Amino acid sequence: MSADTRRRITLGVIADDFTGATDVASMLVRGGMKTVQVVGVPQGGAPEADAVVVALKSRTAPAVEAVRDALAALHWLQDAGARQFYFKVCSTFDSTAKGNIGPVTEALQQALDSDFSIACPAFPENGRTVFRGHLFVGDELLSESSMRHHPLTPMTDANLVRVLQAQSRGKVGLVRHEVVVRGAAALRAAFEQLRAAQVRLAVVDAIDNDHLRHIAQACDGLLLLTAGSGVALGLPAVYQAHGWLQPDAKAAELAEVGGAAAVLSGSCSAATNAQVSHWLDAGRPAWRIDARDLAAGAPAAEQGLAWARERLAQGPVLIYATAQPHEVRDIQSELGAELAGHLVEQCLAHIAQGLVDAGVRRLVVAGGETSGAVVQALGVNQLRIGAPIDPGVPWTQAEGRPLQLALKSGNFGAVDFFVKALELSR
Ligand SMILES: Nc1ncnc2c1ncn2[C@@H]1O[C@H](COP(=O)(O)OP(=O)(O)OP(=O)(O)O)[C@@H](O)[C@H]1O
Ligand SMILES: O=C(O)[C@@H](O)C(=O)CO
Repeated sequence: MSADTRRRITLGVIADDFTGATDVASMLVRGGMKTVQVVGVPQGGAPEADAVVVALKSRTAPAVEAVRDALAALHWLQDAGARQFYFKVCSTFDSTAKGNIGPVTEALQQALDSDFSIACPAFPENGRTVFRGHLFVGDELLSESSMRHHPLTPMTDANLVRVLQAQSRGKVGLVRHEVVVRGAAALRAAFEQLRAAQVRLAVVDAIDNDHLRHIAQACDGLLLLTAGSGVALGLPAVYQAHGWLQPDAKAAELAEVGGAAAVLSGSCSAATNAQVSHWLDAGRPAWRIDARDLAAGAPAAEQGLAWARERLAQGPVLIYATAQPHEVRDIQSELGAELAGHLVEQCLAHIAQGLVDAGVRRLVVAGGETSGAVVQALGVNQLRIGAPIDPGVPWTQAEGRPLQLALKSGNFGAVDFFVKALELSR
């Protein structure tokens, strides 16, 4: 079909990691938007979809690289005809000390000639709420949650206005809870006041789904939103009201793939640690990868693969590098955080290739960076989004291949997530 006659996409999303991309895609599919996730900026034209999510691996990248990649994604999404753009960041606002959320948002604003955007990572269904500019994870401030121990992006300040201001050249403001509860019109008035006060980027409070819907409505007319997946909850209704979207009840249907199944875990989050323990406690087959062995040059990937090949016919296996925060700290102080992370990611990515060669067709991957490495190694460049397993984590189908992937954000999923995911896959 020629570019002229092809239906334009409505929403273009740039996600700063792979699991974050599936998370926001899942939210859009839930609202009836046909959504395709592409891995990196595609070479060709846009797929037939209401929304396209470009998954980058830029969360921990230096700002200059993250900006370059985000702008490339933006230009591709503009060519696909997107009417609105969404920079998907983590619901825990994960960012390195130097931070690239501010620089990327400002670069996108500049490219879109947009003088005002919001920043709202809230995802209440997963316990992420923003109140008076402070991010809570469950009952804890971000800075007191397990996120303070994150191996790559330790978050030690819950005040998002302060965090974002430190990364931004323009002025960062706040739209407080008492405005948000009054709805979209009050929010729009607050945006105008902030804009008049030269604020370029406003953190917006949100503690429940109604707030997210108000925010999505208030952002109708803004070209760019910077947010977790939560705000996407309210977007399909806005697009439907414009006549840009006809919700599709079958948006989440995936074909059956069968085959063997496995779980790969490179996340060291509290949630993933609990999920790995749950698997081990049930006596299910599991193989541990040790970053020190990798650094010493041991053939850990081959050993893990040989172990898995013998067991796959009997049922799903888990291969994991997941470790408790104190173990990760020790390894990082010996090897350096970057090298340790890289070695583990490469090892798990290599194992993923071997597992697929050995007949695995349903693969659960825990961790955003880990998922990025695995998806790249598997040469997957497009994913269709299926039904959610737990909030924010859907099964996905690699385009044109009999392979399904569930890419789990480190902190997402109930304690029995791995088992549940495998039970739900076909
Ligand atoms: N035992 C370990 N020691 C040191 N680093 C590890 C170990 N296990 C995993 N890692 C590294 O920790 C990082 C975990 O990041 P990843 O993004 O995969 O998980 P996450 O941060 O929990 O997930 P998300 O980004 O979705 O929140 C990866 O780079 C991984 O290679
Ligand atoms: O928003 C989240 O928490 C997740 O989608 C994510 O980005 C984890 O990598």
